[in-house]
Amino acid sequence: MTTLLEVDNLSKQFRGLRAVSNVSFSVPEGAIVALIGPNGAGKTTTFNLIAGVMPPNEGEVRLAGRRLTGLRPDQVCAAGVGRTFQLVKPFGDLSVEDNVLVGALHRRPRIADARRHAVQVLELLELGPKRHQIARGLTLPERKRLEVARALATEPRILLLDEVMAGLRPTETDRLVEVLRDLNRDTGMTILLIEHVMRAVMALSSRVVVLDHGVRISEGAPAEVVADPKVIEVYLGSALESGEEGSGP
Ligand SMILES: Nc1ncnc2c1ncn2[C@@H]1O[C@H](COP(=O)(O)OP(=O)(O)OP(=O)(O)O)[C@@H](O)[C@H]1O
Repeated sequence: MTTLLEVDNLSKQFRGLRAVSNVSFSVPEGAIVALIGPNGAGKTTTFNLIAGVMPPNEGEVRLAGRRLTGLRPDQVCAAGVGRTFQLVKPFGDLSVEDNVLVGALHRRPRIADARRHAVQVLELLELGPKRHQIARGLTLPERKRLEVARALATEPRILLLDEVMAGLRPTETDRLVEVLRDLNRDTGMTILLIEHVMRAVMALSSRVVVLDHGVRISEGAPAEVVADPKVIEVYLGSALESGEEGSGP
């Protein structure tokens, strides 16, 4: 498989705190890779470094060999990186369709063309019947899917998903897992996801990267990673004891 995204020796410090410390990993084209680890491990900071929200102190990110580091967020998006945010923040007063249209206009300046594309993306995310509703009236699972739709409408080469399963019930999680799996299988979309819900991580990803205190402590197939004593100690142990999923919110 060809490598699409390369995270190469990335570091970020906030004053004295090393939030991300010499982290490297890659995402093959067409794969679904999960980034997991306890709260404060540096996962969202890694996403922000990839997306150009802030510059790293060291290292660089490449997409299909092209250096993204140093580009602004809109330039990173134009280069083919679509992302969702941990806190879902649609334009509440706009319709579901217009929210997705904002993303679609990024690459399709003609409004009729962008709208057609937005409707297609809404169908993929099973939001077609809701397209004329005002976004703030959606349920949480629908808002999560709207976030994915907005990112997808920018026609990225890779989709970065930040905790899209958080707050969902197990059946809702399973539904979104299916939607994402279909998206990956039917369109070949490459996905990098931050996720605490291990049931989703195990069902979706072909590779898992584990961070703790900004350091990559493990990487491998999902079954290997969940059996890794280091991962059990810092992250999964508490979840196994309490019967919860990971040590996240
Ligand atoms: N802008 C910032 N300024 C200062 N410190 C920050 C900033 N962003 C993150 N941090 C700190 O960096 C560390 C890593 O945070 P980050 O949000 O990347 O972790 P995370 O793995 O995404 O955690 P969670 O699972 O809770 O979302 C934390 O200690 C956090 O407090």
